[in-house]
Amino acid sequence: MMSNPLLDVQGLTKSFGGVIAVSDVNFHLNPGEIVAVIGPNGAGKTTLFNMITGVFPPTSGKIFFQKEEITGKQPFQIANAGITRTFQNLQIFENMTVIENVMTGVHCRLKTGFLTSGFRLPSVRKEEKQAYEIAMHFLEKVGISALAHEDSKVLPYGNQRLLEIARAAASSPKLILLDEPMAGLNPQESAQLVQVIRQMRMEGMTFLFVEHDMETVMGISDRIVVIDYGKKIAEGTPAEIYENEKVIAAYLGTDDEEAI
Ligand SMILES: Nc1ncnc2c1ncn2[C@@H]1O[C@H](COP(=O)(O)OP(=O)(O)OP(=O)(O)O)[C@@H](O)[C@H]1O
Repeated sequence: MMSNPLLDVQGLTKSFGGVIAVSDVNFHLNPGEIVAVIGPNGAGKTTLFNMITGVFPPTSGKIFFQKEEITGKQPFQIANAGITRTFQNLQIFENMTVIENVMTGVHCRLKTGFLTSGFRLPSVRKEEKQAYEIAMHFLEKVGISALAHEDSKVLPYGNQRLLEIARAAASSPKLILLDEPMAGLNPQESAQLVQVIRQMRMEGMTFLFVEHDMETVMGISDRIVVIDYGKKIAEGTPAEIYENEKVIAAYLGTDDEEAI
């Protein structure tokens, strides 16, 4: 292991009553890496994400982010520490325009709170302008700045996904977790999203993502962590995982249509 991982997950376990959804999982992320978590349906991938982002605490195990323990912290504390995520089901604010959605992400990192912003002080107006510019910058990055003033609910699905990623990136995180980012996208939209992720990584972002689309996983990941029945069964480069017998058996052993 590198001496200073960005994220370090140690012995992570979660049981729901009798079901052990995640069992003694260890892995780490180095700064600037793109790492995929794969596994058959129900393997425990979303549960892993939920523990890392504080949706619920692990039953046992520890999570360190930039050497600081974040195990069991609340979602807002984890977001403040620099981890943000997108969801399997899009979670955009439909009653807002595209740029307003991204500005909510920017506000997470600017100083002014909602209370002070109610007074419309000059400093607040300045900050609003700054937030607008930052939001526009991220919309440009994902390629949908021309739609900035559209109602977000009228955007095609693929653009809504790009919007969600722009909003996540606008909060200036150090790590973005993407839960099935390619789900529902056509090949052209997937290719655009892959480009966006690569570009953001070149600018220093780190990504952990869950994905069923193996072409994307193999094409974009530096490393892959494979989970089956809650346990990590393999970890390695795409080439190593592609040939790993345990992985092949895990996928062939299911009736998952999306198997490799
Ligand atoms: N809140 C919960 N209460 C009870 N059981 C749960 C809960 N969340 C997940 N599980 C169970 O934990 C196991 C792992 O589920 P999880 O959603 O993490 O899998 P997954 O790998 O993300 O699956 P998919 O690829 O289908 O999204 C499953 O057996 C699931 O039924």
